[in-house]
Amino acid sequence: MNPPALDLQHLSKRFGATLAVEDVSLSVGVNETVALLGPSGCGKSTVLRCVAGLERPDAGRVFVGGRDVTALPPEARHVGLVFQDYALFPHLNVLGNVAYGPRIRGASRAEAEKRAREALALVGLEGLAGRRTTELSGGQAQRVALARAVATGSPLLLLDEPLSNLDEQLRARLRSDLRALFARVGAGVLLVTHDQREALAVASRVAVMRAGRIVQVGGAAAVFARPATAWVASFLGHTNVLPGLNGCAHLVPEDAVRLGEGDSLPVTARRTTDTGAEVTAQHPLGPLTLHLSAREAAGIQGDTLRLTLDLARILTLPDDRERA
Ligand SMILES: Nc1ncnc2c1ncn2[C@@H]1O[C@H](COP(=O)(O)OP(=O)(O)OP(=O)(O)O)[C@@H](O)[C@H]1O
Repeated sequence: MNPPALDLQHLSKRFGATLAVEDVSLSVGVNETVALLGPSGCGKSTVLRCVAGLERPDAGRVFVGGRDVTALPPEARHVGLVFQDYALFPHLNVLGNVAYGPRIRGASRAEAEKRAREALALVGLEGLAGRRTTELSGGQAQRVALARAVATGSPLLLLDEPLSNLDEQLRARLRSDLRALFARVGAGVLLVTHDQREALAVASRVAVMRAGRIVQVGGAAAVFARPATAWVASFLGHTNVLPGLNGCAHLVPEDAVRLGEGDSLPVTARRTTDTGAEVTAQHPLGPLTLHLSAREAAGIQGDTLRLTLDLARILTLPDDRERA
């Protein structure tokens, strides 16, 4: 069996008093995309920088394609990097930027340019090979940066918030492009993001990080549907995570709510949104915030809302939200 594209074992990294990464173990299979997902400052970038060799871990080992690279400098690790600011070389055209990686790894000019053209075709930019990088749109520059990483032929690609500088429409489009692209390149991909939608759209597995530690790993859809704790549920964007008894919380997923039947509950807040209304109703379990379509919102009479909960769909989770 092939070794995984990446195998991280018990990685830790401290900056002075800050324990940025604490005992992180994670693997990325060949041809697999894994998202490292967590709030700002939780240590995601530090993990990526340790994998790339830009940061030296205090403890732990990094294997790329089965090779122990922990003590190697970045250029000897053979990983493809795409960072937030794409850092394209302004003095080279698009082809030159993409051919740069193979060139410094010893490929002849002709060979490097051939690989660069293949990588540009993969991201759908073969027509822009002669463009100056200063003449690209944000989305095009992002794809050139990806092509540059792909052209290195690395078994592992590392992406740090690759879509963060783009507007929402473009991000939405590139998310689905990225998933298709990663399926074609045949490399393992580790993607760092704080955006839940990006992780769910692009990755097959996600690792959720909090304060330096991985708190849950699993299939993207499974982690969203069955968060391990109340903090993970809230972080993933679940609206109704209600405090319960004995250190537990109740996660009420949207599909557990049935409108128009059951008891009439008092509506305590109501706000118009671009898609309809956000309404809070006082349920015996706690305040439930619901996103209603314009039609559903119009059906509310007076200050009450009839709803019933499908109790079988409610999850009871340990409530770890107050912990620092
Ligand atoms: N070079 C450094 N020197 C000192 N502290 C650092 C350094 N790099 C990171 N840190 C600290 O380590 C912690 C983790 O930072 P890191 O950049 O890995 O987080 P992140 O999850 O990637 O955040 P973001 O999403 O905001 O980029 C933070 O508390 C940060 O302030």
